Amino acid sequence: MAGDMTTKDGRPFDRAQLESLMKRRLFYTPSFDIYGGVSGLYDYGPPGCALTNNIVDIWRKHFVLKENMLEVDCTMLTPYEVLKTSGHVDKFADWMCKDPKTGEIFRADHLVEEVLESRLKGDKEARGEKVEEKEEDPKKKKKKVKNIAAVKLEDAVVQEYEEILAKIDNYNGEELGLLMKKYDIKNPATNGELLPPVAFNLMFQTSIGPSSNLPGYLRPETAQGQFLNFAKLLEFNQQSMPFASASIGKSFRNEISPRAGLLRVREFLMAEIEHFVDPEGGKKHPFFEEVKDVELELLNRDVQLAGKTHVETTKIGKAVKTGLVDNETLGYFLARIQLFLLRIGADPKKIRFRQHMANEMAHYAADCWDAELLTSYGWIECVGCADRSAYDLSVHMKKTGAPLMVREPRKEPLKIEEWQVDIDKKKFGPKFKKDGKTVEAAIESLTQDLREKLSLDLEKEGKIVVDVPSVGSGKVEVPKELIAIEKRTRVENVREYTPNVIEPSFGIGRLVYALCEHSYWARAEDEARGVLSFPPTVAPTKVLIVPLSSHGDFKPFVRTLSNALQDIGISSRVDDSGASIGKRYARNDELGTPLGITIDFQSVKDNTFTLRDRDSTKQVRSSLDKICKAISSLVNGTEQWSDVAARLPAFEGQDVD
Ligand SMILES: Nc1ncnc2c1ncn2[C@@H]1O[C@H](COP(=O)(O)OP(=O)(O)OP(=O)(O)O)[C@@H](O)[C@H]1O
Repeated sequence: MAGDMTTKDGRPFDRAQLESLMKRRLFYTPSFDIYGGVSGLYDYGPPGCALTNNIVDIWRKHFVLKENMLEVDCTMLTPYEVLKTSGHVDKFADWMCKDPKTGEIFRADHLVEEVLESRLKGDKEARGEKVEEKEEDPKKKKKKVKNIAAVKLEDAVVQEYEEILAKIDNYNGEELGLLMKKYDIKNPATNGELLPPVAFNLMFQTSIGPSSNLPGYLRPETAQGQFLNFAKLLEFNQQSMPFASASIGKSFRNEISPRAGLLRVREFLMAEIEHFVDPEGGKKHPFFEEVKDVELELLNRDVQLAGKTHVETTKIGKAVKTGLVDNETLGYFLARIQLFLLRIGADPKKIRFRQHMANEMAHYAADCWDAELLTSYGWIECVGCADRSAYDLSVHMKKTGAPLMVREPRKEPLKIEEWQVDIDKKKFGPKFKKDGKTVEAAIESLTQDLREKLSLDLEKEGKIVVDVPSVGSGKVEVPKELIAIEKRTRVENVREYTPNVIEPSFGIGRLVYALCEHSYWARAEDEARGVLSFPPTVAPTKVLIVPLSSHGDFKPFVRTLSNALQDIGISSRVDDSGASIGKRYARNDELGTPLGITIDFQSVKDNTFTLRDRDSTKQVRSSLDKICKAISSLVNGTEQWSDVAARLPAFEGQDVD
C-alpha cells in the first residue's frame, strides 16, 4: 500500500525527505529533546502552529458556523466517577503483551500486523516481486530483522495473512493470543516467547487536590464534557432539537507504543462534534438534501470481513437509502467530513471511509465509519464518525439523576389506556412502617401485565401479594383497604426522550501530518527542493516579501507592502537576507508559502510589484492595490491562480528561480 504513494505530480513519495524538512523547518520537534525526549510527545514550531490554527479555523467555519453549533471548552481533568460511568475506566483499553525476559511491551494487534506484513514482504521478495521499504525508523528495522527474511509462503498462507490483515481491528485479546500462537509470533528482535495479551487502560491517572482523595484522569476525548452539559445547552438552545455542540481541545492517551511521528502520540488536539438527534423518525437531518449527491469511497464491513479491501464510489444519498450507512444524520456528516478534507487540501484519491466491524466498534457505538487518509504509513484514521446512540446521556442520567433528556410538547396529545395503581398513603405508612417506601416502589414498578392480573386478585381475594425481596420473607400482602388497581385513560401532552448522538471526531495532528504528505512534492529540476503545496487558506504564511537586494531604496516599499497586507489580515514574512531570490523562494516553498512579492528597481520607478505563484513559479506584475486584491481573493479561496493570471499582465522579465 505504502509503495503506491506518489506525489501530486505522479512521482514516488519520499517520506524521509518530508520528515527531515518538517523537523528542519520546525513544523514539529520531539518534546524535551535536549533531555532525550519522551516517546509520543511533540512540540509544534511556528509553521506547525500556524498550519494547525488555520485547519482549526476552517473547521470552525465549515462546521460550527455553518450549523450554529454550540461551542464549549471543558476541563481536561476529569473525576474518576465520570469516566467510570461512561465506561472508559473499564473498557478504554488496548491489548498488550510482554516479553518476560526483556521486559519489552508490544501492542498485540500492531505486532501481529507488523509481523504478518513483513512475512508477506519476505514472500514477495522470494518470488522476485518489487517491494517498497515502509519504515525508516532504525529502531523498528532492528526489531523486524528476524521477520523480513525472503521466505516464500504457501499460497493458502498468503491468503490467510491477507484476510487477517484486512480485519486486524476486529480481534479481541483472546483472539489475538490465538493468532500469535497459531502463526508463531514472538518478539521480533529476540525471537523470545511473549505472554498472552492483557488489556491496558489508555488513560493517564492522577489525583485532584492535595489530599489525593479525588482520583481523576486526563480526558481521553472531549466528548464527556459536552454530554455533561447537555441539559444546559438544550436550555441555551431554547429547548430546540436537533442541535450540536462542538469542542476543540487536547486529549491524552497513554498509547502502548507511540509510532509514526504525529500519527500516534500521547497528547493530541481533537475537534469533536456531538450532534443530538431524536431517535424516532429515522434520525433525519434537515440539510441532508444539500449533500445527497456527494460521492464517497466506501469500504463496508462485509467486504472487510471477507478479507478484502476494495472500495465502492457511492453517492451518500444512495448509501443511506440502501441502509449501508445507517441514517441520514450519520450520512450527512460523512459527506460534510469529505468536503472539509477537500477544503483543507487532502488529495481526493487518498480519502476513503471505512466502516467499523462489530468487535472494533467502541463499547457505546451503534454504527461507525472512519475517514481514512492514505499516507506512506498506510491508510490512517484521521476522523472517526460514530453513532453513539443514547448511551452516554443515559448512563450519566442514571448515575446522577440529572435530566439529560428532551421534553417536547406533543402535536397531538397521546391517549394511553393503562392499569393505574392508587395507594392510600395515610394507611400505608402505619401498616408497613420503615418498609413503606420499599413496598410502594415495588408496586409502582409492576408491569402492565402484572397490574392486570393483580387487579383480578384484588377483586376475588380482597388482597394482593407482591414480591419485595428485601422485606421479610420476600412476599408482602397488601389488603384492598390500602390499594386500588383500575384501567384508565391517561393523556400525555409532553413527550420525553433521550436523544441519540452522532459524533464526528477529528484528530488535528493526524490531519496536519497527512496533509503534509498529500501536499509534498519536489521540483523536477532539483529533487532536493521540496515544495508543500498547501491551499492558500491553509498555508502557514500566505505571502513572502522579497526585496531584490538590501538596497536602501527598497526598504520603504517593504514597509508599505507589510502594512497593506496586515491591513487586510494576511500573514506575510519578509526575507531580505543576502541569498539569491531563487534560494529565498525555495526556502519558502518548503514552508508552503503560496505567494511571493518581489520588489525590484521597476517598483521604485512606477510602484508596481511582481506576484509569484508557488506551484507554477509563474509571475504577474501590477500595482499594490491590484496585487493586494488578488492576494485577498486567492487566500479566501474565491479565485485560483489561473484567474489572477488571466486578469493581470504576466511578468517574464526576470527568472527568479
Ligand atoms: N494516539 C493518537 N494520536 C493522534 N491522534 C489520535 C490518537 N488517537 C486518536 N486520535 C485521533 O482522534 C480521532 C478520534 O479518536 P478515536 O477514539 O475514534 O480513535 P481510535 O479509534 O482510538 O484511533 P486508533 O484506532 O488509531 O487508535 C481519531 O480519528 C484520530 O484522528
